[in-house]
Amino acid sequence: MGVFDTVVLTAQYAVLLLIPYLILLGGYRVLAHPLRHYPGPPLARLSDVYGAFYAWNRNLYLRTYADHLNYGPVIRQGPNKLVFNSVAAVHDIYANDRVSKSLSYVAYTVNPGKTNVINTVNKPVHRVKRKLVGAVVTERSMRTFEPTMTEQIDIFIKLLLPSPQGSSNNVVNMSTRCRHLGMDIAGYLGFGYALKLQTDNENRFLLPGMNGGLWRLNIYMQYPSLRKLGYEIVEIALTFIKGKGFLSTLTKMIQARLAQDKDAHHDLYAFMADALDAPDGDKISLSEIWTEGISFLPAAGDTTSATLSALFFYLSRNAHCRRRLADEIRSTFASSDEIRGGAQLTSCRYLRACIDEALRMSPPVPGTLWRQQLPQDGDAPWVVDGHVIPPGTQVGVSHYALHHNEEYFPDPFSFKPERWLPADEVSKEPSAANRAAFVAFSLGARGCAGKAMAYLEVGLVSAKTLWYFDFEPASEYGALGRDTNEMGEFLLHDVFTSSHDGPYLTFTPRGDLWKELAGQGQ
Ligand code: HEM
Repeated sequence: MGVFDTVVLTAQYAVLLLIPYLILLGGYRVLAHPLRHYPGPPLARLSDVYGAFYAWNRNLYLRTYADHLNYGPVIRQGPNKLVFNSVAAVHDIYANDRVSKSLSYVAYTVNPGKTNVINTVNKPVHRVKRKLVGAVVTERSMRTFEPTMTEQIDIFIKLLLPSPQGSSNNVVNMSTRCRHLGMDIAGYLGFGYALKLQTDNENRFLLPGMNGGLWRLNIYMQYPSLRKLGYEIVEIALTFIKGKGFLSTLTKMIQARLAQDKDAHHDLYAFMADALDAPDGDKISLSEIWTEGISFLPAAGDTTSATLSALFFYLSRNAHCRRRLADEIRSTFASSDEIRGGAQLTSCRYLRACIDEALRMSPPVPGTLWRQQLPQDGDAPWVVDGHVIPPGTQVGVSHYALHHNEEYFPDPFSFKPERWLPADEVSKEPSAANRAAFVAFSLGARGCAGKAMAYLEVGLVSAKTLWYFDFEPASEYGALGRDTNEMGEFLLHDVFTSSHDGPYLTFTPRGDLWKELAGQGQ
């Protein structure tokens, strides 16, 4: 028998064995599995292909919202996956020391041998990484970094000035502008590196590259077995050879930084460099700094730009909110120079309410963050909102679905910043029920490390924009443009974080204030 015949025969036997195996496995998952009584889409009960398919389509979060409407507050969204839609579940899952990130995060790594602060499952290893990365985004560190951030924001504002020629060139795609700004700031904070996406074409290729990588990793996260196909190795090798990928740019950034003194910049590298020579236990390697950079740039750049784009979208569609916010900014500050981090900015309560409402409707991390009880978490039963979770089950709450749960947020598809303001003058805080159901930054030991930075950046950009400009939707894109989902919200494409397009806006300078901008260099 020739080689070809042997291969064909082996394949035939493999298929013959595979078919009964799949039938048995499917039968077990539907009829005998511990989660068999939970409702959910039929395909999801059989296979993680369900989650992978919608992750491929970048709309898994919208599917999860629809699944809750169809099947109720607790759904089986994979053979071993449950999604909850309640505040009680948020508490039991994310504010719980006896739970870990699920093993699906292992698939959320460029190189499974090297993990970073976001995808590390092991708790002691995570604590070391969180201490290092967390140090660069504390409020104190932000005060030192703020002048660099402000320089980039001033460039952003100046670029909004309409060109003297008029014409449709003056229609601004805010997603593009906000992503350039977000990544420029992240480049400086990560590695003191001037990516210059706002003003220069040279490095802009890295945005689609980064987005494609996040999309692929998100699919693997829903269906880790897909990763075993090893397709990404070929792609990573090709981008390195072409020298134009996100990863090769990251390498260039780190090499440039290594050539400088450790304290040349106030950046992530400066905080991590000491750990290169630290005693065992706290010591890290250079490749770990590289691995940290892979997640740091999108974590810091992509999320803030999604928030800003969504905020501009909702303000452009809600003229009364835009006017009220403009009044607040223009009456709080006496000049643009006064717009900086601190008590005055924090006193802008309507600004904070608008930001939180944009984050509620369009959370930049819109999907379900999977958690799991691992052997090292102990063997006491894990109870989530009254349900005892069988070992091996991945559990989570979908940010988007919870933020649109009418029990917590009545009229969830309407932009209502007022829901974040105190109900009366005596109470200074918005309703506790709203706060408890607000999970845009997640919570607990694995909650967002960069929350203070996010509010500072988004607050400064929106306040400065409204200081200098009035804006409205560009008429040719209509009130419901290509940036809108079927519920009339800003459309996010879920890649774990999110990609987006629009809103398309036109800007009118306020009085003569723009002359200050025209005088500034870039
Ligand atoms: C509005 C903007 C932002 C949102 C909505 C957001 C949201 C989140 C969420 C939901 C997580 C949890 C991810 C998970 O459990 O897998 C997270 C983690 C994280 N975020 Fe943010 N983020 C934002 C901005 C930032 C910024 C500006 C930074 C700055 C570097 C940052 C750094 C991180 C880090 C380091 C983690 C990992 C925390 C850990 O596991 O210890 N984020 N973020």
